[in-house]
Amino acid sequence: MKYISTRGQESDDRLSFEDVTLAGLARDGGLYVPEYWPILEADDIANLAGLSYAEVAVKVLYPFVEGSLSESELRTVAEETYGPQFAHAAVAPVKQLSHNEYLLELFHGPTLAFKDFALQMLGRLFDIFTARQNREICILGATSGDTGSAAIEATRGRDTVSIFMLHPEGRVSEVQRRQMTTVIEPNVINLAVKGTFDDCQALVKESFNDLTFRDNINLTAVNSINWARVMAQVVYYFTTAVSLGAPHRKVSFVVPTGNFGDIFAGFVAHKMGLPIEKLIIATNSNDILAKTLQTGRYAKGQVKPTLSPSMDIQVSSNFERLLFELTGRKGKDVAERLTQFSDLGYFDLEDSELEAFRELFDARQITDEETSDLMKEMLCETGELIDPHTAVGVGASRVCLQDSNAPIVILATAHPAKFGDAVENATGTDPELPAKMADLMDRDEGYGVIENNGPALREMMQKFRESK
Ligand SMILES: Cc1ncc(COP(=O)(O)O)c(C=O)c1O
Ligand SMILES: N[C@@H](CCOP(=O)(O)O)C(=O)O
Repeated sequence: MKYISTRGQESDDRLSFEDVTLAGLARDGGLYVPEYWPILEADDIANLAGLSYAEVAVKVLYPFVEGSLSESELRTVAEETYGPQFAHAAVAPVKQLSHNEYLLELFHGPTLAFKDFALQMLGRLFDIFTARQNREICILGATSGDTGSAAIEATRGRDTVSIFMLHPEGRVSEVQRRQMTTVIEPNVINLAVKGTFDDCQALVKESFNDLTFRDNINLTAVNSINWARVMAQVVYYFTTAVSLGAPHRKVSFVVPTGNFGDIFAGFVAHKMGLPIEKLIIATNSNDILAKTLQTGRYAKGQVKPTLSPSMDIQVSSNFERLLFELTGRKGKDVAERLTQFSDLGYFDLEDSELEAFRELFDARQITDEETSDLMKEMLCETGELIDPHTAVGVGASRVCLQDSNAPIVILATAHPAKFGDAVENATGTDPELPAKMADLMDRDEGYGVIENNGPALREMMQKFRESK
């Protein structure tokens, strides 16, 4: 498989999976996507039934890595990735809530959020590719809380990897912050930025677009701008749909959404042949995506702090990958719209693009008040203690899919204990952290606080690199 940029202007285009995994962001500022979408026929999908999670990962992911990993190398990676560090034997268990409503529990990994599914794999891929190329890499990541801890957990203590992780100061939960800042390792640098997640993400993109800097330090990405992140998340759409009757029955997924990475993975599953009825974008009041679906205008708003802080995002970076598809894969059109977005703060979808967007997707914004009510209702009605992001999914599901005949799967993206205050305030129940993290609040923390200043950040990273 070869990869191309969504902006279509990459000079050394058609890179391998290994190249794009190490590169992160395309050099023209775009995001990497596969040259074509591999298809799994109905029989191939039916044959996934009864396989282990790791084996489904091999079947679904091999077409994307072919040429960079052999099938047996991928199998080793998948078996190691989805091993005992996932605390549930099914890895991604599906729990029935009512006759056609299900929760897909994606929080049994080491850092208690869905990010572990991809980052546990990405850490292993970095090990293989850096060893093969005898190369050291420097990661720069932005997090609204969950990517950071999952990426740090996957790369801590490595000699060939340094990781700089930016989080918005005071805008992640205490558990999320501590999961990152209590990892005291020479290769891990946590930085709290005076700003929002969007500011952190802009610092990352700006650093990638400084090509000299990027080449000097072998910069790479752990955010979902890195194709490998999105790719790994495709697998659980297959395991879940097959367990509910695919390919003979369509399934709808409701995805709590911020950067549009997780739901784009659902779109990829659909492109690969998985029969999906609807993909529902569930957002908090940072609702750029719900508004785009409603009006056709993708327009930047102010980031508002909410009870679901990991989705406090107004520039949804993977929407660029969908835009590429909606334009009929016209990189020049994508580049023009993204340039307009950075100049004017908005771009418009054409009527035919909006129609295509609405065909598979629907969207709903859920307020904080509704989020709290839903956490309480879910506990009373089903006995499930859910986190605020999952509650946003439940809310969107109830509005968008009221009359659905297809099974509805809500992605439970994080463990409630990551957002203990919000959950306790809503339900009166304080969710417990798993035993391995019981002392998290007593561990020593280490992190710096920095201004939202790209050149200063790059200078700091460069100095760190030279001091190694
Ligand atoms: C708990 C949680 N739910 C949902 C999301 C949204 O996922 P995405 O950014 O892939 O849309 C995130 C972070 O992005 C998250 O951490
Ligand atoms: N919600 C994310 C934000 C970063 O998203 P990513 O999927 O692009 O890494 C987080 O928790 O950090």
